[in-house]
Amino acid sequence: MRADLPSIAVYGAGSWGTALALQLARNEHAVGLWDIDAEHIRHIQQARVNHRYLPNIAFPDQLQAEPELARVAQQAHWHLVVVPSHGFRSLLLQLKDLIPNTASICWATKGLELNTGKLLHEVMNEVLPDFSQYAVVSGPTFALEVAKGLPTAMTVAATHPALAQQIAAAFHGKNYRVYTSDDIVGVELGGAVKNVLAIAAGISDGLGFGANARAALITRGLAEMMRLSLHLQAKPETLMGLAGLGDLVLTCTDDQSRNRRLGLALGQGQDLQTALAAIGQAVEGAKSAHSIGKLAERAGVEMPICQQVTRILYEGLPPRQAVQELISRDLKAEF
Ligand SMILES: NC(=O)C1=CN([C@@H]2O[C@H](COP(=O)(O)OP(=O)(O)OC[C@H]3O[C@@H](n4cnc5c(N)ncnc54)[C@H](OP(=O)(O)O)[C@@H]3O)[C@@H](O)[C@H]2O)C=CC1
Ligand SMILES: O=C(CO)COP(=O)(O)O
Repeated sequence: MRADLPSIAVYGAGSWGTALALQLARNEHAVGLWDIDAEHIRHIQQARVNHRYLPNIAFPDQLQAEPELARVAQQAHWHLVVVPSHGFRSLLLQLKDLIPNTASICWATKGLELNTGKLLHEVMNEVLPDFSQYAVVSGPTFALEVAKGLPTAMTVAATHPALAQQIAAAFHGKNYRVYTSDDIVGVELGGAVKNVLAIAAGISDGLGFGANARAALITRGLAEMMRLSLHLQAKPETLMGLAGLGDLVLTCTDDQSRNRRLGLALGQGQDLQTALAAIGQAVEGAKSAHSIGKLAERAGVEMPICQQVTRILYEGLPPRQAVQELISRDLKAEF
């Protein structure tokens, strides 16, 4: 552990929170890892491994699991939130009384707030209006690969360039490269929309529709992601980067993606609840499809693939019919 490096609190000992905590600790930061489930943290403390989410990956000494939120929060120089989107607001509300408004908060959560459809920086501004230093990290980053130390790149977008650089430096290593950005909206939307599109790609593959259909879904999905994001003032290059296209390709094509696996199960005829239970981890796209649809509706932006995913998930539209409806839409120019 290097005393000259900032200590970091990581909230959420699921697969992604644990993988990011490992990366930071391997870079010799002192890292405190908290989870809503105190029993889970006690198991981690004893085993020095997160058996539930990342079995067989040993914790370095610098990574300490801690069940007391206040202890983790008050010992940290900056804060990394990695809880699922449905727990985001409530965690910030708890942090409000524990850390000063000069603290920096970064999140790695991908999704929108469930009931309001708000982007997470909007939730941040609402809950902690006096905190001006915040950031979001996102990109093509499967937790297990990061935990194994395999080469990975991601983007950090922050309110202040110095904060983006500080966070990038904390993660940076022989195996890990982080690009900085000031486009918080673009990075957030890329991560939220790709989850829904990964469900779509999974459905198509589950139906046995093949490589042509998958490539078409990825490309037209990117067009949907772009349309919504540009309408909300994101930068087009962000969506062509790691947090957009990069993550879209990753999760639409590899079965490590839980969103893709949900789609595969639905395409193969499983019902939603059975498929979610079998995956047993966060499947953000299943929650945010509806919010993204609402956001698109308010913005007057067409997102037909996301719309069909929403109808399959919540309205019982048969997946095969959903794809047929997509293909038989009125002919139009590509751009
Ligand atoms: N896994 C990955 O490869 C990546 C994930 N992400 C994003 O990271 C976020 C977290 O996902 P991930 O770690 O994968 O999910 P997991 O399902 O692996 O873990 C989720 C963790 O959050 C805890 N949790 C559940 N509900 C709440 C709540 N209401 N408040 C606080 N904590 C809660 C869970 O506790 P319990 O076990 O008790 O349910 C669990 O420890 C998601 O937004 C995801 O999209 C981003 C990039 C990569
Ligand atoms: O966001 C991820 C990789 O970048 C993880 O994707 P899933 O949540 O679909 O597993």
